Amino acid sequence: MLALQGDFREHVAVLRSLGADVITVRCPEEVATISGLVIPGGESSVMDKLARSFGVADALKERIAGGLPVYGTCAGLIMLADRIVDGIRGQQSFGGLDVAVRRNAFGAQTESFEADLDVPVLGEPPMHAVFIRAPVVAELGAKATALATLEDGTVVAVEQGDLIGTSFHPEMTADYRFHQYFLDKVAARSSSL
Ligand SMILES: NC(=O)CC[C@H](N)C(=O)O
Repeated sequence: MLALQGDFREHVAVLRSLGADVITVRCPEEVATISGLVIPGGESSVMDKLARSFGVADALKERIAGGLPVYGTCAGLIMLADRIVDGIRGQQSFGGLDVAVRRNAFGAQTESFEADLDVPVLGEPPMHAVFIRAPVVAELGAKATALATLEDGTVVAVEQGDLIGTSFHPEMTADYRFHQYFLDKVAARSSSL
């Protein structure tokens, strides 16, 4: 669990409730020991600055490029995107997902909303999704696949191999199917190594 900033405590609780062995990651030595990573929601520009100053950004870029399974929610999706539209000056991401994301795509905090999403890989029922100053996938590159869209077609969940990103916050509802989907990827990859 990347624990530089944001709502990482909530994710840790969810992952532990699903039986995962979780550590918090703040330094390169910890990055070396993990078999999967969740990047929480928060503020991506701050997470980026902290990741670079704590020296974990390069270590994470290398692990992600090497196939580490990662699940990013909200600001975490921004950190996983290869391209950021409307980032603050000089804002960087770890990259990995062949997408461009637009930050704060729905406007200010007051424009936060909830929606029920069909997510075919998770089956029924639809996922109740909470969007808080959420980003969206503005461009889906050829290597990435959409997992869920809003009614107007806006992509809000995406997958590329063992990388998953969602614009919304499943750790804030009682529906942990995305976390389980991620843990299944971690288990499958660990057993294939
Ligand atoms: N809830 C969130 O993670 C919001 C993301 C935030 N707006 C950002 O740009 O990083």
